[in-house]
Amino acid sequence: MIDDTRPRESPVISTNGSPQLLPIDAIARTRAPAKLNLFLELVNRRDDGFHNIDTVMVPIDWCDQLQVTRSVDPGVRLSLDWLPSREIVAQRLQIENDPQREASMLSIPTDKTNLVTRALMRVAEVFELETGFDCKLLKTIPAGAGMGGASSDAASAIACAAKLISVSPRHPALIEVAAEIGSDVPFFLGLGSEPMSAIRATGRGENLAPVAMGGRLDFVVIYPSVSLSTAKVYAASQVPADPRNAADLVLSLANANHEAIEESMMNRLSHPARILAPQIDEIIESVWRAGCRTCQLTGSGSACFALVRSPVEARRLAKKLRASLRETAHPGGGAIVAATRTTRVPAIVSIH
Ligand SMILES: C[C@@](CO)(OP(=O)(O)O)[C@H](O)COP(=O)(O)OP(=O)(O)OC[C@H]1O[C@@H](n2ccc(N)nc2=O)[C@H](O)[C@@H]1O
Ligand SMILES: Nc1ncnc2c1ncn2[C@@H]1O[C@H](COP(=O)(O)OP(=O)(O)O)[C@@H](O)[C@H]1O
Repeated sequence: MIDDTRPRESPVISTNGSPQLLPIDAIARTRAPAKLNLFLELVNRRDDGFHNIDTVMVPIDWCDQLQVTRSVDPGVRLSLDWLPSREIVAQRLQIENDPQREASMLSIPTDKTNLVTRALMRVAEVFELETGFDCKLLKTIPAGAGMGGASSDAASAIACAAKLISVSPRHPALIEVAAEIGSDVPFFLGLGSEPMSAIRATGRGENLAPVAMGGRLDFVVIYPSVSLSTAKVYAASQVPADPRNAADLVLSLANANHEAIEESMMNRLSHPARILAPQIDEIIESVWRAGCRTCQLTGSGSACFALVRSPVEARRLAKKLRASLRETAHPGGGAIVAATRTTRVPAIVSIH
């Protein structure tokens, strides 16, 4: 139950008590980062059909772009496109000649099933807004990749709305909306004023704890042309008799000890995901052949990532992998390969 002290729209009382309603047509812009799960363990299956998990996630600088404008018209309207273009993304995945696969992988809903729309409708409801929002979403984060694209977009929408109605993004009602929209949405809202570059999440994913980082990490992320259903991967997973603990990884991150990080990374969803999408094994093998020892699934997949030592090594490995994957790719077996680095949550929201 949302407490009844929450501000109403007119006037919206900001956290410091003075009304600071931003004008209609005010625009909030942000870049919604993707995430990688460096550690994901299944603790137990809950009665509500979810799993309690223990996961350590890092945001990476592979971002969707979101713009939210205050509108005098109630409701939420969303337009969406892919960057650099839907055609180019389809060509990179080699699905441009397969309308069915192209639609299933690139057709993202713009109705209330889009998490941006859902999140903003809930914010308008909770704060009893009489106006609405017009949104533009430019996608680069693949869907069904285990990279948190939809969840990050939802958190970014909440952060933009908070700025537009002059409410703290840490307002309890907004944190509650985030947890309701998806298990990973709270992660992208961060922990508070101090931006974080790694967070440990337990429960469904809504209980967050800070993780100290001894420095930025560099990765090569590979998204094969297959998207996986999170529900199907979890349904095919097995809770281990003796779940592992993320403590070793947390310590190695604080010390920036790469060998120890590599030793303590794991993802319990990797096995079921690789059975559902054998392409993942081809990706992991290509990374090994390219001389990189660590390659791990993120979240429920299908994207994998290799941990490397520097941005230079990331760019070099990405180039090598693009070439080798192009050679071995069977028709429709394209992949998107990117050199990325850790970034921070919450993402910065600018007002125009
Ligand atoms: C796997 C993770 C890891 O970070 O992210 P992605 O791979 O999706 O990015 C998350 O746990 C994704 O959590 P969330 O975003 O809530 O998953 P949803 O798509 O809403 O849930 C789809 C289904 O997955 C199962 N599910 C989800 C979360 C969880 N902690 N336990 C579960 O068993 C449930 O059957 C749920 O109905
Ligand atoms: N803003 C959004 N971006 C991408 N997909 C979305 C969005 N909102 C809803 N979806 C739906 O969610 C599905 C999963 O998207 P994904 O980015 O894998 O989410 P997450 O990793 O956050 O669970 C997509 O296939 C799409 O149908």
